[in-house]
Amino acid sequence: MFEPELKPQQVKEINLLRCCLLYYIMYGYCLKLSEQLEIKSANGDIKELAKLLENPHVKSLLSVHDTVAQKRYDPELPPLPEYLNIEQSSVKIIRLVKNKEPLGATIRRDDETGAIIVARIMRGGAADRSGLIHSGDEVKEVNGIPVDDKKPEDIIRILAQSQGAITFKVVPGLKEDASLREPKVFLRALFDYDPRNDSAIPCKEAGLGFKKGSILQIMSQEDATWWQAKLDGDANPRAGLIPSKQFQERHWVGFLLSFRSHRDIFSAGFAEHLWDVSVFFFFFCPGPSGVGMNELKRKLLISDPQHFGVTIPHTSRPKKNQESDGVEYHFISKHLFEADIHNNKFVEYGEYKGNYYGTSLDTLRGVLTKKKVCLLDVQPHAIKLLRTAEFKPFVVFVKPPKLERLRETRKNAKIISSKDDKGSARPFTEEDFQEMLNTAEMMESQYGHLFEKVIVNDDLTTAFSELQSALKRVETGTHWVPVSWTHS
Ligand SMILES: Nc1ncnc2c1ncn2[C@@H]1O[C@H](COP(=O)(O)OP(=O)(O)OP(=O)(O)O)[C@@H](O)[C@H]1O
Repeated sequence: MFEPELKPQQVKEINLLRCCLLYYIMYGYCLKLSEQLEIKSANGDIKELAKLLENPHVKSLLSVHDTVAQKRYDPELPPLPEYLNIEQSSVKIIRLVKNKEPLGATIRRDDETGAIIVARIMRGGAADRSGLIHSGDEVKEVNGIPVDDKKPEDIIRILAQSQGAITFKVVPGLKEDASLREPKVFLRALFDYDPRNDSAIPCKEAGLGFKKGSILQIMSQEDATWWQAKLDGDANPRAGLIPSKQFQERHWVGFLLSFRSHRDIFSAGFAEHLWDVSVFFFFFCPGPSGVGMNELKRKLLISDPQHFGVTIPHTSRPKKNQESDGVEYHFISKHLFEADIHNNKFVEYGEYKGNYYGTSLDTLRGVLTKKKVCLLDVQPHAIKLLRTAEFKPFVVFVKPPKLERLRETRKNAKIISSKDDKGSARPFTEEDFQEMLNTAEMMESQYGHLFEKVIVNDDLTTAFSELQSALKRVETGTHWVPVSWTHS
């Protein structure tokens, strides 16, 4: 498509028009301008400009401008109704114009006085933004209707039916909004929450649903039972109710013991924080094992030996001829091994055929000092010990796929029956698969909240590339970390 080209005469006219509008803006009055132009009519251009200003289109444009500029566009509120007794000095008359958005406030009936009280104002909601209604205010009338004898549900119905401006007559409460001074708190959710399924929540509509792993910004902890929170990054400014940490502990742990590990929120981060390169990994390691943790670790090491490192374990078993100290193992005496256990020098250790095997914290530090990402597999109970600012672990849980997929993918795979009996590999049995699945399920339910990433090792190549891209994201992006890590 071509754009139509302007003729030289049209260009001239446009330029003149521009010039004239500029002139008009500067002096404001078209008539004055015309008058002045008439006086100096000797110049041909000025004559042309004066003619253009006489043009009915330009005149009407200017007239429209004047009309628009004189109008007021503020919303017009109707006058206050006469029934309001504004003489009562302690009473506040609040007028809000209602749109489709909910008011963002909840009410309750005071058990002792029977008064209708504003229970809470949802942060960022319409009522909060108006700055006129506060929690603790006593509602006396809504649109001239006294609410003393009404149930909260009836008042909500009146509100829902109201259109346009709503008038509230309230007695301001004395309570100071202490939460405004609260620091910013972010939490990571460790369970899914749907307020619609929670019978304890005082107002389901005001609840905020979230998923396990969601980052929640806590907007108010004023109420010990129901906090107000926003989902991080959510454009909606209105906060929603979530069960407070104390409430979860008190109510759910009491009678829902089996959900304990899920029903817990822990503080995740004050601010987004770059992970240190000294991250290391936890891989899934069930009893008879075989989920593929070694395989994935080996692939990572080969992919970039300068970047990744592994720890060399300690053992108290005698060195074999072909072995060298510090290569396969650090060989130490049983006595020294026991002393090191006593001094908490091991991340974890175990005994096999009368000999100790273990990974020491110092060997882990050794890899990190070389500025390498340390790949480590530990049993889940060791995560707590390592989840510190010093190590900043990125915990990956390698999970087996469904039984059918295990049978298919591990058809030709061999399981090594013990750590030290190299070569005694045998095909997987149904029991191995079952044990792998059972252990995985148990670990996930018990330690799931400590896993940063879960990788299902179905197809090996897919699992490996998933792991690689997760690592890349960790090392290059920003992530939520526990507050305590940011102080180091
Ligand atoms: N996705 C997969 N598909 C097919 N075979 C696999 C897959 N992942 C691992 N394997 C194979 O399964 C066997 C066991 O894997 P690996 O030794 O990595 O398990 P592991 O979890 O490290 O066990 P262990 O803790 O006993 O060392 C190996 O023969 C490996 O090649």
